[in-house]
Amino acid sequence: MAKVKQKLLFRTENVSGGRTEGESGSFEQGGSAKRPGKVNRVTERLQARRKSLNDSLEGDVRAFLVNEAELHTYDDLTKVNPVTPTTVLKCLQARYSARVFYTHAGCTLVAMNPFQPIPHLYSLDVMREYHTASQPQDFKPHIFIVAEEAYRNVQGQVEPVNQSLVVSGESGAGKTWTSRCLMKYYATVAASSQKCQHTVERIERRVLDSNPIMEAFGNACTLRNNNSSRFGKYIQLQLNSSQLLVGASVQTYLLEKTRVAFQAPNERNFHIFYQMMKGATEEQRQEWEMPCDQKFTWLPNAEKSLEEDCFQETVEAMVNLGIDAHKRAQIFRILAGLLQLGNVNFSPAPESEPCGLDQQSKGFLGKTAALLRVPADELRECVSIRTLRAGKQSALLKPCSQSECVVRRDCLAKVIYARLFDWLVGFINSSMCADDSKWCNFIGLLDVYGFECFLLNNLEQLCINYANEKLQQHFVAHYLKAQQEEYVSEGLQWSFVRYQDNQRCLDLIEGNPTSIFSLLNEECRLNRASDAKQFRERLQKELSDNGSMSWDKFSKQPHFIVAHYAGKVSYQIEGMMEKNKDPVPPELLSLLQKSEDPLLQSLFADTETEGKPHGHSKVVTVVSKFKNSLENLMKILHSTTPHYTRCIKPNPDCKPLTFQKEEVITQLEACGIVETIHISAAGFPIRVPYDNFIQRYRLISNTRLLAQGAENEAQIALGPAVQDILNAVLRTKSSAPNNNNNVMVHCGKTKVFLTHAMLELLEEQRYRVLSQKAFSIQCCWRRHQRRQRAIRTKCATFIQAVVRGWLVRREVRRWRKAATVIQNKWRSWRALMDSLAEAELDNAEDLQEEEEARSFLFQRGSVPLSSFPNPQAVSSLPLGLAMSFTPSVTVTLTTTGFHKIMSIMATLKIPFRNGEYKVETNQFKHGVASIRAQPQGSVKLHMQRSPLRYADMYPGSHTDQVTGFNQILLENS
Ligand SMILES: Nc1ncnc2c1ncn2[C@@H]1O[C@H](COP(=O)(O)OP(=O)(O)OP(=O)(O)O)[C@@H](O)[C@H]1O
Repeated sequence: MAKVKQKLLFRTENVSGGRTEGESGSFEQGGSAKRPGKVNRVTERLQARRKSLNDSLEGDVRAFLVNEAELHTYDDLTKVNPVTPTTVLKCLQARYSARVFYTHAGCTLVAMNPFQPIPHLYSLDVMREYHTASQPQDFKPHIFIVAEEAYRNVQGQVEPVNQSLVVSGESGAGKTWTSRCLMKYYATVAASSQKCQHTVERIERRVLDSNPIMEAFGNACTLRNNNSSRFGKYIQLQLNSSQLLVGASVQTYLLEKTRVAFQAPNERNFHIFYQMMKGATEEQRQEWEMPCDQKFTWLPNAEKSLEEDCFQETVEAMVNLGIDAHKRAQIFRILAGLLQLGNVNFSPAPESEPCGLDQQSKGFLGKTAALLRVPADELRECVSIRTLRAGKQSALLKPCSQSECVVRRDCLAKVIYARLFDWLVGFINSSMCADDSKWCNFIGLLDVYGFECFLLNNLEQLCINYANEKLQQHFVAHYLKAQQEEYVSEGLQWSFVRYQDNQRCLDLIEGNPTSIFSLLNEECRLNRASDAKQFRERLQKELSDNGSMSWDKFSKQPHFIVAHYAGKVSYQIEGMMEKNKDPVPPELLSLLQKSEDPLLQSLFADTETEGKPHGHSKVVTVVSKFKNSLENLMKILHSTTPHYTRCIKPNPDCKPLTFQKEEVITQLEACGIVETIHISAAGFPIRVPYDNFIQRYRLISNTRLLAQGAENEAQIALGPAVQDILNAVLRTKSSAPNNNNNVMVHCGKTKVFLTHAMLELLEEQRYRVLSQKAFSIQCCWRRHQRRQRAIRTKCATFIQAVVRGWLVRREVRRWRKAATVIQNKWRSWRALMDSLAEAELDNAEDLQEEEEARSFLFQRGSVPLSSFPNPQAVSSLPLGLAMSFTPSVTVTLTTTGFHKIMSIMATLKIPFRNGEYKVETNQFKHGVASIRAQPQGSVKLHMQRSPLRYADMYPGSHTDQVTGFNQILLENS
């Protein structure tokens, strides 16, 4: 802790004198002016002390830098010791040389621009790795850590739940690149699960497709960056309650529309014009009056070829976003019209006459009119003649001077382009913005133009730098000022860090009642010809008290200099008031409203064209509009959890992997990185109110919440509970060596102040306890499930056994019943038959003797063999038959019962040929050995019916036994 304090003291002394201090910066020096008599001695003592501190610090710096090989291993600059601009710079340089481009600087991420694509640094696999890691902070610093942290904050519903990712840095530092990476990250990780893939995929695609369109229409090649964003944007990624990306919206700020009609030397117009020029098909060229060899004044440096000149990609993105072919044709036709308009030149004319046009310009004007679908003569008139109205009197026409014509021409182009850009943004929003009911949280990405300082700076630069000042103030307020103020109010012992407070600069630009903006607005509302010199004097008179304003005594141009947080910038006053008014001649507006192009017409449909005399309150100037939109943005930022990423441009020439120390140190100082590291290293960046702390971490020590009473009582009640939790965590930590727990946590009056390390410990412990509890729950649940399953199985087996038993018993019962019935029937039938047979056999002799019975029972007769029935007929005889033999017929029988006899008879075949007969059989196995018959005369078949009706009704048990006496007798006739 002593060392940290020492470092802080050093910084207190080293902040450059030209900058304002943070309010609390005087805390350290509070007693210095107590007794004037002793001032000298005190000052001497102080100086001596400072000198010795500086000497020892230089020694520390040297000692730190000796270990050069290790410098690149510092992932977090808060671990650098001592923290000085030199040590920080050396670490960043070492890391850059080792191709490591991201470094933590406490609460901020420093992103160095490699100016060349780094393979696999942003691949899908890397995204997934960071997303699925349990502790992404343990991974190498990366923009994905910031993205993941914000995403997890939303998931964990940590207040404030909505997040803002602020990407800042100067032009070309890599802000747009970083924003693109963040959008890709969220489009990947916040993608839907399989089941609703279709609906959400559409949004992810659209969010990503909005980039090429916005960049084509809003980016341009400047001296500092080939793909410089010429507008600011805040993208809100809308997440539903499951943290899936369900929509997005874009808010844009201050498009640099002057670029359409004016491009600084060696700069270019917006990319889209070059894309059209280079990527149009022959057919499109004809339609747009854009032959290959055509030169356009507003397309300078067209020969420079950039990877951004990719028309096809823009068109594809437009298609994906739902801009149909018809609309695209309208858009490109309007843009082509603007290019033609840029080639129109006016020649001077006498005061009472409108400016002339040479032959070429007439042609260009005609083409412009045709492409914009407005009458050519009206267009010419609008651009070169002004309509003056005084009240309700009839209009007076006044020809414009040559320069006025140029201004009106440029104004026409600017207003059309700006409205077209806004229309595109509106279209993009409508195609990807989710219904309010569908999303509940958002992650905002802010990509604003970087700080700008050119040789000539005007209103655009003033607005851009003002926006950067606002963001810097938000950063300072959030990370430096508010923290230190809170430390005081919570009663922490704290050595204060000086920081650069830019409030004075902001007061100068936007303050009330007098500031640059207020004076500019006043000038515009006076509705008089603006005079730069007069305005400069006014500024000097009103604002010279403000230390952030100065003038260059040797400059002849009316100007003023503002000392911004990132450096001094000189602004020229000439043209500033006109730009602030941004007037559009009403004739031009009404001309555009009459256009036959439906898109162009709709762009101006709801614009007031009648030149009303401007009352004081009516004029809405550029700066007041910009200030309002910026204030709204700041409100959003203040209501969200911010995450800052500072992009650093390592060299001004955009050379790959080139590190220029001076360039980097200026940027580090400008954005207050060193101060941020100090506060992050020494302070407690995480501050959690007691009850939130207990709610989240009470499970670590099984703390029970007491009933809450008044705030103070609650605090008193919560204090020991918080202490219990911290003790529980620190006890587990104290087993590890080198712990210095006392500097990791501090209990304030209402909040617990934590370092990131302590938060990690708490979260780790919470995670461990949660895992244990989850494990116990799982065990119980599994045991319960196992038991339930066993019970179910047992029950099912029992039921199955019972049912099967019952079924079998039922079946057996049926069988038994049936068997009994059959047995009974069979037995009674057998008994009946036996009795009948017995009775019959007993009476057989008597029957033979009885004459009447004989005539009844014996039937004799002869049947001609030719009419011998077929085997089926034989088999239908009621009783078994025995074959007798005659001299001419041999029949051998081995009878085996009734059925055998029947089958023998059935197999007999007696073919009849020419009155002869032959008896044959092939059924040896049925006992018929042979049947032979001589074909002599006719054979008579004598049938004798047995007198016994029952005695041979069933086959005997012996094979040779034939019971009964039915016979067939064959004999010669
Ligand atoms: N991480 C990176 N990896 C590779 N190249 C990068 C990276 N970041 C930036 N660049 C390169 O640097 C160039 C400038 O970056 P970018 O356009 O994002 O800057 P910017 O800060 O948005 O500038 P401006 O404020 O002018 O819009 C890019 O065109 C790209 O080529």
